[in-house]
Amino acid sequence: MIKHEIAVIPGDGIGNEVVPAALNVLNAAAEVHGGLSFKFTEFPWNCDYYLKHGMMMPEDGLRTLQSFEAVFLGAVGDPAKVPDHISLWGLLIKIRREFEQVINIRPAKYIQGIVSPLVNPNDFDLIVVRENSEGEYSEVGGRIHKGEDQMAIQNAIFTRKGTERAIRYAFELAAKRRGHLTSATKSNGIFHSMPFWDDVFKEVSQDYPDTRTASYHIDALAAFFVTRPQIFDVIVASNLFGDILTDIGAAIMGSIGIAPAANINLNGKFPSMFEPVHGSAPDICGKGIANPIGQIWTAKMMLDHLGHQELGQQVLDAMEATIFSGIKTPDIGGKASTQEMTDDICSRLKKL
Ligand SMILES: NC(=O)c1ccc[n+]([C@@H]2O[C@H](COP(=O)([O-])OP(=O)(O)OC[C@H]3O[C@@H](n4cnc5c(N)ncnc54)[C@H](O)[C@@H]3O)[C@@H](O)[C@H]2O)c1
Ligand SMILES: O=C(O)C[C@@H](O)C(=O)O
Ligand SMILES: [K+]
Ligand SMILES: [Mn+2]
Repeated sequence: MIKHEIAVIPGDGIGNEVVPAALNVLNAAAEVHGGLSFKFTEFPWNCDYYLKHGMMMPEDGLRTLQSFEAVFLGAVGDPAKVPDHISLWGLLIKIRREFEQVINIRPAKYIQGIVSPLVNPNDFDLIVVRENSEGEYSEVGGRIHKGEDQMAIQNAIFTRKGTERAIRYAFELAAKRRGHLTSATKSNGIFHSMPFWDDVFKEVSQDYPDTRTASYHIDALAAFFVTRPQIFDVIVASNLFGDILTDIGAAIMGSIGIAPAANINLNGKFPSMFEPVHGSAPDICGKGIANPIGQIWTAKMMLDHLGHQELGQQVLDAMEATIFSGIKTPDIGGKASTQEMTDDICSRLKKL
């Protein structure tokens, strides 16, 4: 019997609705497998925790998480209670950073049965590799003075190591897929870091002569995501560019509620973390209508990571069959609840 010990952080808002849904699917998958079980240990770290304790997780929170094989997280943020930069940096980004989860893998593809806002969604299938530990997301800088004199400096950090690591990872991934890699740049407007990014991209590309490459400025690239997503296979992007691109990727699939993500630790020193692209969705929280697909597809990525690719594929198949049958939450044009959609996926999975 293989047993996986997973730390679970539902977090805020709909995290508390879609995480239990995905855990049900993982348990159903374990049942289907027969020789697999999960031990889920839940941690109540979120904005309510912050209001009680003055921090998003306990002092020794990271040490506690470190003993698990993976972290499964819902969403972090409740701006009515805690400013977003405090909650995000106190939990989500803290874990990404401290656990050296330097790569964020975010797939987007056309799914039959979901109406895309594109006139011709025609089978696009892409993966954004988002640099996940530096770039525009840095706490380097500060604020000074008051009133008319006030100012803020926010530094973007691009290290050789971090940039090359993300680009190399993307080349490796492209080689396993359709052999095409696009670089998201902005070397026309961003004077130092983006020409540097381009240099590293060119240099690393020498090691992958069989991979076709393209490089677009992020503004044009964002537009191409909407007008012709079919041209993309793998896209490598800095932290902020990758963040924005993946919301567009979610949007062209038909809903932010279905996009999955994996924060990957490459050196094996810390667990990886699995959490969907979407946030805590305060506007629909508590109504039981949150789309569980983003979290369930994220669970599929965790299964892949734990070495159960075949089972992961079965989860994806069940999920797609449920969508195709019309059992869908309102954000993708249906009338089903989170629970109804989840139950249908579980029962299909068990019948596969
Ligand atoms: N990785 C994360 O944990 C993460 C990601 C994005 C935003 N946030 C946080 O979440 C909070 C809300 O942010 P936001 O409104 O910008 O983004 P959001 O993703 O929470 O919501 C954007 C819109 O998409 C909808 N939506 C999101 N997930 C859905 C789902 N599963 N099913 C159906 N509809 C869904 C929401 O109802 C909302 O209309 C903020 O505190 C923000 O910082 C966290
Ligand atoms: O990384 C972020 O900015 C938080 C959230 O928007 C995300 O995409 O995970
Ligand atoms: K999330
Ligand atoms: Mn985002």
